[in-house]
Amino acid sequence: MTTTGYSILRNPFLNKGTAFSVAEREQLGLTGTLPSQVQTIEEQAEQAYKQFQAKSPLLEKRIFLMNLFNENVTLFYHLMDQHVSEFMPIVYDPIVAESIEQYNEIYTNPQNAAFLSIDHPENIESTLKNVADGRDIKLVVVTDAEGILGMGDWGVNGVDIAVGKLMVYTAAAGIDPATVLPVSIDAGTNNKKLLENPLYLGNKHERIAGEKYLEFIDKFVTAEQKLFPESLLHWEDFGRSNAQVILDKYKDSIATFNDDIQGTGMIVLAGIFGALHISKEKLVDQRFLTFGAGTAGMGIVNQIFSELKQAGLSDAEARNHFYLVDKQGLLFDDTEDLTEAQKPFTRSRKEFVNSEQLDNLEAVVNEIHPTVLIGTSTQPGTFTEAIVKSMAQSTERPIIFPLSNPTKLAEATAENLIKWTDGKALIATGIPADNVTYKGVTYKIGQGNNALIYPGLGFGLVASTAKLLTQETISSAIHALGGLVDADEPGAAVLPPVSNLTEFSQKIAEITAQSVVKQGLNREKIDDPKQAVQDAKWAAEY
Ligand SMILES: NC(=O)c1ccc[n+]([C@@H]2O[C@H](COP(=O)([O-])OP(=O)(O)OC[C@H]3O[C@@H](n4cnc5c(N)ncnc54)[C@H](O)[C@@H]3O)[C@@H](O)[C@H]2O)c1
Ligand SMILES: O=C(O)C[C@H](O)C(=O)O
Ligand SMILES: [Mn+2]
Repeated sequence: MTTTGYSILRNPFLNKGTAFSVAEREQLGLTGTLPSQVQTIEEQAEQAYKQFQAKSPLLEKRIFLMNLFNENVTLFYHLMDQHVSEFMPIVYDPIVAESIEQYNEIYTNPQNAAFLSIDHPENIESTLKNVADGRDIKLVVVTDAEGILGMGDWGVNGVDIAVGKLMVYTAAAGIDPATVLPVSIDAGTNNKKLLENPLYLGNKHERIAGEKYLEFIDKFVTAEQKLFPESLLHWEDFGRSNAQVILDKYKDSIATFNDDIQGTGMIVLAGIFGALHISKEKLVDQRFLTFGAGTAGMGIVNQIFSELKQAGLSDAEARNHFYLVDKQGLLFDDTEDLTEAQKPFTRSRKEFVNSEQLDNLEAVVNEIHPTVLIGTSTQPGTFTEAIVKSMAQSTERPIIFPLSNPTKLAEATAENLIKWTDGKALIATGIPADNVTYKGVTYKIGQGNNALIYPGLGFGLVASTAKLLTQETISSAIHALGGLVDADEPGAAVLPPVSNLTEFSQKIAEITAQSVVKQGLNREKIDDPKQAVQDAKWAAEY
């Protein structure tokens, strides 16, 4: 890394722009390369925020922020720190979805990401080295973009989700942005619109699957671990057929997790705990209906299942609490095309006199009277008034989480859920939702998005130099977050607000690090895990 003259101004990790002092300018060969006034970071942030405010629509605001990030990482995070609730939906979900859809049209910069092509496995290692550029990488977010949010296959465009997830890591938990690496695995795409787009920047062929794909993944993991042996590997938005397979292959040998499976399972269980805190009910008394039993849906089911077993239930007793509804309707043991993850949680037709009729959500809700309804189906508007009212008739405080992202795919809006249940529903939504005022009460809506938990979890693992992520650690992080709601306030949210993101991410990181050290899973010697988290924390100051 050259660190003088224009090369320092062009290095976003080192650049301070007009904040370089006169002495620094002399020392670094920058004299005369900048206007003469030396600014503080506060002055720079104020100026940048005014420019940000002048932009519209939100996608333009996002482009402005990305440009700022590409020029001066410290200033970007300093500003984000001041406006975290306002920036989250722009840097991350839902506006990240728009930038992914328009990636080729608005492309200006590779965003420090590594682009790995399935056609060139021989370049994996050199690519990772080129992009790391001598930096000590501690965290990698990788996507192959086969299942971007609920929008399907977006090929190389999906790299923006890896970039966005990493921005949330730093803003929420304080991981040093110079130690992170977004990775796009370009395995081709089955998105016809992209293949026909002359501007498409990725590999212009169909997605490669099967052996060749899994071999490529394996080569990537090997190279990643060789080059960055102390790093955490975070998988994001892989397709339903690969996500669990990949996780199962690596989870017992390296520090890794899948955000859609585990992060989502964690945030949903924390949200359920928050809801039960309010309703004063118990987890073991709930009946769970998961609508959309894919990557996220089954991650959620498995997380709750594990918690029920911890509460003393046998496997069979715990399984009996779940009902999965997917495209085929209620999933039975004789349903066709079941995934491996679904199989242990199917029902028997013998339980019902009308099993043939249970091929749609409404019929299933009317039959089984769920107390918890989770939406990870990608099907907008499917939690209809009739379904929600039916649920509210048989349950005093129905827990209803429409989690599909982005905004246009949500199963219901918070406002409708409050209205249809006369304020009784305990709600979390995938994207941020405004407060709902109904009959004089202002209901705050928790954001049931894995972004509320993965930054603390991941940072805690990095700070404690964890070798592995265990169920024990996952469970302690969930309880840390689930206990943070103020249950007695009327209209209380089931999860803490995003405005407190940095505060509770810190707490989750500490609990995670403590759990790692307690299990002896730290690589380096750590006497005080809380202090280790504190020491690893990066601050957006020059
Ligand atoms: N809020 C969060 O933190 C969070 C986290 C992860 C995923 N999600 C959202 O959940 C959704 C699913 O993501 P995923 O990764 O599990 O995708 P996925 O493709 O693995 O799963 C989607 C499932 O929905 C099923 N489905 C499709 N159409 C259906 C229909 N008409 N009726 C019932 N089921 C149907 C599919 O068969 C599949 O099993 C996405 O919209 C995603 O954005 C939200
Ligand atoms: O990216 C998000 O907003 C959450 C989640 O990981 C998703 O895939 O929807
Ligand atoms: Mn995701």
